[in-house]
Amino acid sequence: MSTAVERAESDAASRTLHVIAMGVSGSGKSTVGALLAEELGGEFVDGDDLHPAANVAKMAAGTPLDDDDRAPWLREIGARMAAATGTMVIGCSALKRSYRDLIRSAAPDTVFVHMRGSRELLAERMAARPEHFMPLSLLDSQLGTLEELEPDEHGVAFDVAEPPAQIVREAAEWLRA
Ligand SMILES: Nc1ncnc2c1ncn2[C@@H]1O[C@H](COP(=O)(O)OP(=O)(O)OP(=O)(O)O)[C@@H](O)[C@H]1O
Ligand SMILES: O=C(O)[C@H](O)[C@@H](O)[C@H](O)[C@H](O)CO
Repeated sequence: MSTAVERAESDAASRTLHVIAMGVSGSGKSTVGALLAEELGGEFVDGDDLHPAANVAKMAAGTPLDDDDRAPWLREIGARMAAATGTMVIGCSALKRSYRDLIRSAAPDTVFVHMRGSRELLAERMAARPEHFMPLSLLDSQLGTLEELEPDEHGVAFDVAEPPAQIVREAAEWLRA
């Protein structure tokens, strides 16, 4: 027979979580998001795979997306999150407060795990993957558009200078607390 403490720990471990791995290009949304989903026993969806082809083409051509470009994509991400029956981690830049509000309007219990890093480190990581559709020239627009999590938002931020395994461990601990 398990103790009350063991039961509480097991409940927390098995709780269904709805998480957005957020951040600018190259911040580790895919890397950390996938590992976090695995750690939490959930599913990972890469938001880049949900962008309309026109959005990817626009970014690949070196033009930043605007609010109108992102709106249908954010609605799709909110719908995916709302439809998730188990733990779900979605990698999504979610750069502005209004974008996060849009996702929360569909899935109110969504928690945001923000990967933050210096311009230098992010540029270095983007430059090391030349096959990626996102050009390094869009990093400044990504950073210029980014609005940090506000105190009333449910979320937590990590420094991308830390190794992925450490971010995942700390994020999972925070999410389960
Ligand atoms: N914490 C980390 N420490 C070291 N390297 C990392 C870390 N996070 C990510 N990386 C590396 O940085 C690069 C960018 O990571 P990743 O593709 O996960 O970012 P992303 O935010 O999903 O990018 P994008 O949205 O532009 O596709 C990858 O080569 C990845 O291996
Ligand atoms: O909102 C945006 O501008 C986009 O989602 C970008 O952040 C990219 O898709 C991604 O980071 C790929 O590099």
